[in-house]
Amino acid sequence: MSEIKWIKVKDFEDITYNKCNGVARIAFNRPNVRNAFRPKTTKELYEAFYDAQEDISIGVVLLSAEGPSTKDGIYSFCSGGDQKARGHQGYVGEDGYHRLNILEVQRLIRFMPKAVIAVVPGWAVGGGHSLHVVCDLTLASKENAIFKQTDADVTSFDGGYGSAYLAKMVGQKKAREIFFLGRDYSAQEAYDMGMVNAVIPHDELETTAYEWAQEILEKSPTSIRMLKFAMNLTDDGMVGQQVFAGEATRLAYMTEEAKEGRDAFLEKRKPNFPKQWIP
Ligand SMILES: CC(C)(COP(=O)(O)OP(=O)(O)OC[C@H]1O[C@@H](n2cnc3c(N)ncnc32)[C@H](O)[C@@H]1OP(=O)(O)O)[C@@H](O)C(=O)NCCC(=O)NCCSC(=O)c1cc(O)c2ccccc2c1O
Repeated sequence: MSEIKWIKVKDFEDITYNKCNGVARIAFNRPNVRNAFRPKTTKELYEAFYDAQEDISIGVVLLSAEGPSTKDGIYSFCSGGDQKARGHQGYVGEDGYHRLNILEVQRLIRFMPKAVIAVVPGWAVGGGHSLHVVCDLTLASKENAIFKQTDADVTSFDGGYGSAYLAKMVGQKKAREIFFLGRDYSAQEAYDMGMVNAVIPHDELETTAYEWAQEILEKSPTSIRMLKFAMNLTDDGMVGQQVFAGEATRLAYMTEEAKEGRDAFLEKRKPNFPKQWIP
């Protein structure tokens, strides 16, 4: 395996953002509040994910977290929305507007044509739990990962991927247990339920995530994007169909037929499509 030499992309306040050999690593960096996200965090996450999506040298994105907390040494992935940034009408940004935009981050993860791996070193709670659910794969620290849904403790409810898609993953009864009771689940329990791909010794978590990314990078980029969108399609309704069809259109544009259609229009003549009605 190639050596990991992360190169910093940009200085952010609430996250870190690095790249190395086709892999982007975006990590929460508020470990003393269990990596809770505030509007600034979601804005930075969106910018980093968008950059990773647009960078053609990047094939896999790791969503991870810095840590542990300097206060008590505890690791976390993300504890969801920062309750201190929550005003009477919702989460308040530095500009005074109520916004959180975490759902836009979720959609970017879901619709980007690259694999996104959640790397969970500790607590994955509330909106942080939902983020791991929406990622394509999840790797969890054997010793420190704890999965927990606290939405119903703080009058929040992720009614999209965080709950309904989770139910597709672990089954309706388990998903309702996770949300209605808000219990703690270990990495092994999460694995047994089907919402974690592998339980990894804590010290090996980051290198294992990088190795998984390198394995994916050996595959056909077109296959990965089409497979991701095919698997998304049935749960994403018309938008899923739109995203998948957009990729089919991209492939169709590469054919001789498409070239003839374009040229005929530009040359103001009837198109003479190759008469091959392939079975
Ligand atoms: C995560 C915990 C279970 C960890 O418990 P532990 O006992 O280990 O740690 P402490 O509780 O002592 O926390 C240490 C330190 O961190 C601060 N902190 C932790 N989480 C948050 C947080 N979410 N916001 C703000 N601050 C946090 C805590 O106050 C301590 O600070 P000190 O100054 O005292 O040292 C436990 O911390 C916990 O339960 N945390 C809260 C989890 C939570 O309720 N999250 C919000 C759920 S709602 C949500 O995330 C959400 C947001 C959205 O924007 C949505 C949008 C659309 C749909 C759904 C959304 C959604 O669900």
